[in-house]
Amino acid sequence: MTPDIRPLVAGNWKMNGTRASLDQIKAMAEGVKGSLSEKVETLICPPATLLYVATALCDDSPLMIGAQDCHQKQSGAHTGDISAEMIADCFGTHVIVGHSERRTDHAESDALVRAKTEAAHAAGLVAIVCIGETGEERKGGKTLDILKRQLAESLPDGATAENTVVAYEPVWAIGTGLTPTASDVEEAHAFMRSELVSRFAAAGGKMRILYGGSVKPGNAKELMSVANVDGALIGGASLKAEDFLAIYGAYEELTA
Ligand SMILES: O=C[C@H](O)COP(=O)(O)O
Repeated sequence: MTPDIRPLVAGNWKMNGTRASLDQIKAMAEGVKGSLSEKVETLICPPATLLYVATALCDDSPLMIGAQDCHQKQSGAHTGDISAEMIADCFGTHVIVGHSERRTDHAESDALVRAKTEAAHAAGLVAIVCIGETGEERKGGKTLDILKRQLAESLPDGATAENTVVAYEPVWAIGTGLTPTASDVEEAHAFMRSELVSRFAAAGGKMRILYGGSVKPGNAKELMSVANVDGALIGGASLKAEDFLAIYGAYEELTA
């Protein structure tokens, strides 16, 4: 955690979830009401098909709803894509950009991620910009070089602590049950913090840096207590309200 930064516990449902899954969102929306909600923000990013209904379900809850991707343009002939403006129109507040699955499946470059981040900002959304090294890059000792490049090239100059969240997701830790050691996470997050401060000055000191990659109820407290880890981006464990709320609940003691 970083003193004075309100952590964000975010779930990314990826290509999972149908109308039947809305019960989970309802349970999460109820579960995050209470005293902890003043200290910790919560967000679920369901597939785009559920966005509008999900925001309606969270009307009287602090649980926020976001999307998993947006196009870099505001509108036009881009079959199958959705724009940041459309997400805002559905009352979404955040959008994930540059997830490693999009970088791999759709060959998204840092320059494209940066353009999507700018589109998110223009629509008034908070962009959650994902970065992280592959297993090969880690073995080759290139982790910090990759993070430096992705941060420099994926974040636009207009990034602020209010409109941008960075999510560090080591690609090899996603969906594998593997996680870096707490000291590896600490080193990566300290490095990202210093890069953000050197580019964005005070705003870089306040920007949230989430950790993502096999976060579960059992390891959340240890990972979230590492310096400069300002929350989590959770995949598999965010699909069930019970697990998501258990990870959120890990903050009970950490923020006491
Ligand atoms: O966006 C979320 C991440 O890719 C982490 O996924 P995971 O928690 O299933 O490893």
